[in-house]
Amino acid sequence: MNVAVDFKNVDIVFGADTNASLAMLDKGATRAEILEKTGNVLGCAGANLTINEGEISVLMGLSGSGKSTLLRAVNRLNIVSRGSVMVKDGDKMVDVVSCDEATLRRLRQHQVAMVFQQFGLLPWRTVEENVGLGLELAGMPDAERKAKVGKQLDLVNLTPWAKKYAHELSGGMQQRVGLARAFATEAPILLMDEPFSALDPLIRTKLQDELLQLQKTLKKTIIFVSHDLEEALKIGNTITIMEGGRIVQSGPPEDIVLRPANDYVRDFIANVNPLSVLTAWNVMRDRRDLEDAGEGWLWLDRRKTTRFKIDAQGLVAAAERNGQPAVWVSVDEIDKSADEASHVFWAKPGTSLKLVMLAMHRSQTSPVALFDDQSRFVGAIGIRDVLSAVLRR
Ligand SMILES: Nc1ncnc2c1ncn2[C@@H]1O[C@H](COP(=O)(O)OP(=O)(O)OP(=O)(O)O)[C@@H](O)[C@H]1O
Repeated sequence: MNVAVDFKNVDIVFGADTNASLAMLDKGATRAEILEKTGNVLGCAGANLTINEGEISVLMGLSGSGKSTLLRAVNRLNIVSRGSVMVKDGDKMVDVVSCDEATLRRLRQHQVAMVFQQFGLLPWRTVEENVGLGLELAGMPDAERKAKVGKQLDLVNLTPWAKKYAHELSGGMQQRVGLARAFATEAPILLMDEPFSALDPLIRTKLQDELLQLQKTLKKTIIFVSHDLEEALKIGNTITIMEGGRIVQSGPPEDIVLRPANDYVRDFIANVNPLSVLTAWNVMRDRRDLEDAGEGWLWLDRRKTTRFKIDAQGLVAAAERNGQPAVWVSVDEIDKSADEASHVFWAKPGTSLKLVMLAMHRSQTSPVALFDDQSRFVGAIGIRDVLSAVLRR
């Protein structure tokens, strides 16, 4: 995987004479102490974060935790006091903190585009002129630009509005223009600072879906600031949680939900429904951890109701439930199958936990077996595994 942005030991202090503040920081002073002593605000401290190409990386945290501060360091809208921010520029990495002005200008024009919370549309320009702004600034010829803008407007269903001015559009539409503008630029890296937070929940959900849809084809690297965990879980491949200017946890959404690093993160996830995040893979027991039932058989559950005989290729040769031969049925067939005590449901590891639970419900709490793409048995989920995940114990 290629790295698109790499924050290395980034400290950002706002104010004059940052050296004194940095010296205090090194001695372990808190943000409040630095503010009191020097009048400077510690924006972020000791930030290390690697963002891979093509991923949506969400920065999360309470107000003032430093999310925007870190984001704005990527195109040097914020000056980094110490550390480096490496940004992919063609086939090399450039340190935005120390690069010269010409390089910075080129990066801003061609590598890194920004979408603000306040749409940032120019009122004297039409929708299509707004979408084409970045391309115009980058010097793209007229015909090429018009074609590109047309395509982007189509993608966000705004073609009929192309000739309208910003004030003639609703807030949600304006933000869609903002999205189209950012996606229209050639820039492979997008910075999005709470782009949807001013919108009402329904439109917000729609735009999140639209973003995910656009991302499927365009595969940009997106750094997205949000203070809404539901939003972060929905769109993020990685979530980074910040507290008081520091990164406290970074990882895939299910990691954050299953293994919160501290009470601050735990508070964030307290109201998240784990069923909307977790997959079978997150809660299963690996086949190597299942109890041996002798002669090539493995128990799928601790209660020993269900067992599989696995052949040398890892395929299931026979299945038994409550001492009787059983048939294994895909969870995709769940609606077609009657409640049958002799059924054992199977699923792929990426199946949602919700569907796994439905299968358990249908089969009178029998375990669910997991198979990989080559039909090999990879593990099983018993009722206790589900309860542990849902109760986070
Ligand atoms: N240009 C600036 N000058 C001085 N202080 C700043 C500046 N920008 C941010 N700060 C301070 O840095 C700290 C972190 O702010 P930041 O905007 O990064 O937080 P945030 O997590 O994005 O919060 P929010 O969700 O409210 O936008 C805050 O205490 C803020 O007041």
